[in-house]
Amino acid sequence: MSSERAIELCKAANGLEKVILRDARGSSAEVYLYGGQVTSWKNDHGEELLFVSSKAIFKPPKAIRGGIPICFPQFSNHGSLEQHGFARNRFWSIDTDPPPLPTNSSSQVHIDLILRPSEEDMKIWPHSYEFRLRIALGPGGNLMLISRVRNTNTDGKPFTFTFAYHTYFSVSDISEVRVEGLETLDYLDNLQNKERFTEQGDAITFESEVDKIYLSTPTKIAILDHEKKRTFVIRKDGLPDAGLPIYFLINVDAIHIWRGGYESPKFLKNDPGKNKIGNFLIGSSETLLFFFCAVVWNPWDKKAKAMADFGDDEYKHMLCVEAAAIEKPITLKPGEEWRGRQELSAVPSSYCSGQLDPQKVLQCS
Ligand SMILES: O=P(O)(O)OC[C@H]1O[C@@H](O)[C@H](O)[C@@H](O)[C@@H]1O
Repeated sequence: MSSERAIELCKAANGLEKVILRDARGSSAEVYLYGGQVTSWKNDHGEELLFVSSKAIFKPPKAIRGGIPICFPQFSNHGSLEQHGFARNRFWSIDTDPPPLPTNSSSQVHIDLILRPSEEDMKIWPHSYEFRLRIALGPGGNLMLISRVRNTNTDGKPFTFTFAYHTYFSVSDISEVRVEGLETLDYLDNLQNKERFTEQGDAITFESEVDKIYLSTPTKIAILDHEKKRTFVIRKDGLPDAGLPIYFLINVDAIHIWRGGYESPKFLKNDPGKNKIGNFLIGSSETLLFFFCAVVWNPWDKKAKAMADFGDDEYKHMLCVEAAAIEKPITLKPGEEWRGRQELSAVPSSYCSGQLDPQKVLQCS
């Protein structure tokens, strides 16, 4: 846990505990131990950046509708477990002595949580694991979530899971919003039996229900809210520094070696005959994979009305864009660890189309 003054543990609705993080410049975040769920992220003007429904039920076993639910070990109904897995309705603990992270996050205001399976959980998902979640407020009020999932099975068995940071962004008016970074990509449409399509046209805009899993997505995605003159930038990747995989691509006349992953797996798939791709890791028992998927969800009017914990018109003021690992589930052998990081920034500016670097966005304002 970083600086005591910046972190407050308090009781919230129904006796649930929540942690409030505050950084020196005034931005803040709130995290419920129930679900390990971020329910608030405010900028230094005190403006709320995440959506939480006015009808959200802060009472187990219901998951909290809004903020950033953690979907683990199953995304949606992609498996036999309950929808979105069980991590979002379990009680997480504060991890007072987490293994160090290879990032310079000790200077940030952060809290570490941990989830281990209960005996009951083992009956529905018979695997032993440690799920460590760091929630940090970075420079400029960026919100970072770092997940580390470790297989602690003692029976030698691997396990496989899917995952998502199910982030609900607060937007002024969904019809004024567009998403950049996903155009021309393939997606699975949950509204059409997960059939695969290719996105056409420019940036993505909204005029009806949407529930899509975009594949092979870039590490940066932007949500542009014209009315609020705000751009959210979602950055999703593994962790920098140690633990990064080194990829190598061997083709007929060269061996290309680089560190840190690749942004266009499509390119690598293009030429399966000629090119071989592989990776090896620095740090023997750690596995690091990237989030290849991004889910975009808005229930629109009909589904909104059907949800008891969601206001009829609230779909106008939210959009879920979810960094996720779905299409290629993650398999860990005992002792292996998967890490996935999501960093959110909110930039108070009009947005220069096509420039997904938050620094560049700042320069455009
Ligand atoms: O109501 P839930 O379980 O929180 O799920 C909300 C939505 O979450 C999205 O991630 C899914 O793609 C949708 O299919 C689902 O409806």
